[in-house]
Amino acid sequence: MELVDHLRDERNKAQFDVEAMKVVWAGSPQELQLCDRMANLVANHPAFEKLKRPMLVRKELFKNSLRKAAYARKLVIDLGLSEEEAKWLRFYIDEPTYPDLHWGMFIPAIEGQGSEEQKEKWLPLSRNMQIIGCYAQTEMGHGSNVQGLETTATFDAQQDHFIIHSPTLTSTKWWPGGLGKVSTHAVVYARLIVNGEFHGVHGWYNYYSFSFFLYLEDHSPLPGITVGDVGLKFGNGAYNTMDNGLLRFHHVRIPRNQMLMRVSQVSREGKYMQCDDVPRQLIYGTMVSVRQTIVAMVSRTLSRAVCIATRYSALRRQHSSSSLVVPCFLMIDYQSQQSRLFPLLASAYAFKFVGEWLKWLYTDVKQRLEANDFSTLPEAHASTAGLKSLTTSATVDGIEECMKLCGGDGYLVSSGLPELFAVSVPACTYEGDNTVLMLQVARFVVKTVSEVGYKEPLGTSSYIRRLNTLLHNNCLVQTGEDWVKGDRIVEAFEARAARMAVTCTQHLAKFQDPEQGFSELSADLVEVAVAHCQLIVVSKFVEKLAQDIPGKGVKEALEVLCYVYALFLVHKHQGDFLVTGYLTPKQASLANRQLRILYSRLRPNAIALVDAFNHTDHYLSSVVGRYDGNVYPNLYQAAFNDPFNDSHVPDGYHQYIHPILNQTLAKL
Ligand SMILES: CCCCCCCCCCCCCCCCCC(=O)SCCNC(=O)CCNC(=O)[C@H](O)C(C)(C)COP(=O)(O)OP(=O)(O)OC[C@H]1O[C@@H](n2cnc3c(N)ncnc32)[C@H](O)[C@@H]1OP(=O)(O)O
Ligand SMILES: Cc1cc2nc3c(=O)[nH]c(=O)nc-3n(C[C@H](O)[C@H](O)[C@H](O)COP(=O)(O)OP(=O)(O)OC[C@H]3O[C@@H](n4cnc5c(N)ncnc54)[C@H](O)[C@@H]3O)c2cc1C
Repeated sequence: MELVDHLRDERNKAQFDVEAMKVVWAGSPQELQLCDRMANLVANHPAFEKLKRPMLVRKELFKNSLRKAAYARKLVIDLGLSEEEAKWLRFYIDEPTYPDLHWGMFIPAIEGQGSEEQKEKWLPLSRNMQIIGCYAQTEMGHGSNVQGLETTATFDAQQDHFIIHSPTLTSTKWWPGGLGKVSTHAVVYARLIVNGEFHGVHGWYNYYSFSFFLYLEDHSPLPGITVGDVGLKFGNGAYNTMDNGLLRFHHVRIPRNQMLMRVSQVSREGKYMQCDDVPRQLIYGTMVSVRQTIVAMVSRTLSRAVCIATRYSALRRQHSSSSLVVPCFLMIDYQSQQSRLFPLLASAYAFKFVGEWLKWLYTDVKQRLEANDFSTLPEAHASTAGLKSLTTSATVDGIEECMKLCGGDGYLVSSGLPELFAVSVPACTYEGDNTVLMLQVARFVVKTVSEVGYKEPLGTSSYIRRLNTLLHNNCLVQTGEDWVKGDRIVEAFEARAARMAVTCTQHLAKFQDPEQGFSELSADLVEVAVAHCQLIVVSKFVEKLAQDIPGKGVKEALEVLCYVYALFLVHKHQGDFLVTGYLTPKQASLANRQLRILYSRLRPNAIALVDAFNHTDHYLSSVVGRYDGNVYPNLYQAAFNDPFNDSHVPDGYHQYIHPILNQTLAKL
């Protein structure tokens, strides 16, 4: 049977080479080929079917996710996949499970905080999955406040042991993924006590269960350990494939050499030693690594929602304003639909490019850390924290908007959007609450401003070197066209960020107690941080455009996206630009007018731009976002695929409907 492409006319409108854009989106021809291979491997393997997921109850759902993870592991071994290929395989399976934490946090924690000897011993076991680990930092009473963790690790010099203990209910480890049912091991964060003295929070390598001996029938925890799952989470399928766990210790003894010893050590004699030149912040290093990974991945999540909403918008017709009867307008042709959808499409590309840059920054920092050069750690911390916060918040809001952009059908699970929202929304909380992370960025920015004159601002804060110019020179835009120039846009974002940072720094200086000032001004400080992070995203997009980008029309299409992203932000935050005095109301309105022109330039490319994400229908798992656009028959069929439609007589019908119809309610 011939396949009909219902979006063919839209595809024919494209003004650029879609195949070349696919390479830009993927990062390189090799990355494109790799992702394509892994996506199709998953899409064509029946083990990775996922449409029934939202219908499963938790226990079935969890078993199903274990089965998928086991198949994935088998494929990795059978096909001899590299770690990079295995990572993409897991990504396209599209189901949060214990390997995410094992590969994403447990192994990086040992790599970053273990001594050479510890790494030699534990990394091969972990990489071969002879042990499975998780990252147990958060406690019931302490998530953002890591310094407040209560679990203790007390050194017993006589037996050369540490005694791990949960002294209170609130010290229960709470939330770690993979902990509840699967992990055999955990990196546990605890307060170190040596000779009665506290030494802050340290990472511990502590096995607490025998479960890695798979032939044992008894999957019981070690004596002194209570472990379980925290319970059902938001969204039926979604994150419930993960066993987020709870864990309590009752004076559990572990050998001294299971403390991760790169940052500090305890000797056999009970002497505590901070390792020379290694800053304490390194114990937070795993979080820097995962925040970077989240930013690298988040654009794909947003691109998925945008792809669904764009395709459906380019198919569905509604009435025009002149005729309420004849449905003639495609939804995508409404200006109001474009003004909600196109900034999200532009954001997906913007986040992709900033993610690439952050990956580069992190790789550089990692190499420096290995060589004991810690000079760029603050910049890496601020950038990973801020961009994780900015991009995940925008993505989660974006998915919700995409749901609404599809009207009622967006709300159907078969649209793929509700589950995507439910699985993504915890990203605003895990790996650092987004507001708390923005406050970290604000600290970094304010500190940089305060140090002007005796310390040179570097990297993402180097604009602060030109503070004088940015504070005193106002915007030069006179026409709408003036707004579509990369350097002009970057300067506008620099001026806004610098002016907001200086104002806040001046207000802070009025407080005698800086911490009290920081607390009272925290809402403003978050806005300072947002301005700084938006500047990073915009400037990395503009830098990308300065590169050689092959392919007919590709660069031009990206330019439109870049300006849409930037001018949408100027419009959304025009209060900041006006209050700081950088823009006049006239310039702000020129930006908005130019934005509308850019939407009309983007319009013919919209479908091609989402095709360039190269998402398979399996990955999208959306009836309304199908590649062929054949929505309505499939939407109809999907309704009948729901087991609820197996019978016309649902359970309870005879019991509760008949009495009403027959007016025999009194018998109930
Ligand atoms: C939308 C869809 C997205 C989908 C994407 C999918 C991607 C898949 C990815 C893989 C799967 C991952 C699954 C998720 C797993 C979640 C795991 C967790 O949540 S694990 C649990 C995650 N938990 C959290 O994230 C907890 C959040 N809380 C925290 O991180 C900290 O407690 C704090 C930073 C807020 C405060 O720290 P505290 O020490 O009390 O206070 P101070 O403020 O006084 O800072 C002191 C100094 O330290 C400095 N510094 C700070 N941090 C760092 C750093 N990382 N480094 C370096 N430096 C750092 C700081 O700058 C300052 O320097 P200076 O000024 O003195 O020079
Ligand atoms: C799905 C999921 C997976 C997770 N996986 C793991 C894991 O694998 N390992 C692990 O260790 N943890 C994990 N966590 C825990 C996660 O890291 C914490 O939930 C997160 O750090 C936030 O801490 P909290 O929940 O205690 O929130 P809280 O810190 O209690 O925050 C609650 C509210 O208070 C505000 N707030 C808190 N502190 C401040 C402040 N200083 N200034 C201003 N406002 C503040 C926040 O903005 C937020 O609005 C996971 C959580 C989730 C939801």
